[in-house]
Amino acid sequence: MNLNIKNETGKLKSVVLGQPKSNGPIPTLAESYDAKSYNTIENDIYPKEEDIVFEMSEFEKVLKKYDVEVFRPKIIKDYNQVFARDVAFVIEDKMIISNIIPDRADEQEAYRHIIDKVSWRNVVNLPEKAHIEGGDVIVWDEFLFIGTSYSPDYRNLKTARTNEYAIEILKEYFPKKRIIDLDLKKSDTKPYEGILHLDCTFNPIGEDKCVIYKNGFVDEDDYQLVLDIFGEENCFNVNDEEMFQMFPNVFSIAPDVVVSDKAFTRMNDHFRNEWGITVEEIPYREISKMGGLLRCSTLPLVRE
Ligand SMILES: NC(=[NH2+])NCCC[C@H](N)C(=O)O
Repeated sequence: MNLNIKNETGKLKSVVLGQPKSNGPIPTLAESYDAKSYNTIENDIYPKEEDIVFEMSEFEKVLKKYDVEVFRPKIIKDYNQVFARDVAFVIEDKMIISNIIPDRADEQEAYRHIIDKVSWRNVVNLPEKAHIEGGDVIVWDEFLFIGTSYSPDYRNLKTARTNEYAIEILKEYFPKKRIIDLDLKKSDTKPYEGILHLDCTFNPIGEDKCVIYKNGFVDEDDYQLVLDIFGEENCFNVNDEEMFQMFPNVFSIAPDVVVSDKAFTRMNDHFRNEWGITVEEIPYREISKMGGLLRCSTLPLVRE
């Protein structure tokens, strides 16, 4: 397979969609590794397997409708495999194998049959101390946006998944890209006070637009930089509650087609009426309770 990912919105040809089956028992608070799941467990509203199976099958239907080739990871018994995004990621023709949080490390083996389709020359393994997950990596033509945490508490935070060392290595692999590192607020237990991955606070849409949540960034300058790159009029700002609902984490199938949650009325209307985008609405409320949404559920392999 010839990988090709130059941006977030080019016409999608092939993708990996995560796997909702055999999701395992409800995690304990101590077992949770993101603030949204922590909150869901605490409030006794962790999703049921049948509901997340239904939501992902709705997502798959939309992908098939647009003739996208869909790969799935093999099922690991009692293991959460919904969020394909973080396990590996594609930049241009390279597949970078993430050094994911240890709690999720077993997920990678389930992708072996997919990774094996890529020539070994294009598969990049990183040194052990370079931490990175695909949710923190946003490819946007000459730009590579990377979410990270420069918090002195990095080592103790389960929600800090990408470090400076990994960013330095990506600079060497992609010397022509303008790498923009963005310091994200972190909290392992309070979903309104931290951002798990960059794609929970910022996501490009269409040819030149984006969705963004200002308070996700430690430095207002980082937010301002993104605004300068896209142009203020091209940025759809979401509020605290909308960030919590995961508005930024929608998924583009083409520059003019976005898959979104049907609950995101204010944003979906804006996409349609102001930006002329077709919005494929699906139910995804239950999956949102586990700390990710539509972008997180996918790992794009080829875009036109
Ligand atoms: N790209 C993303 N935002 N992925 C969301 C992953 C959520 C998952 N519960 C985790 O903590 O790893």
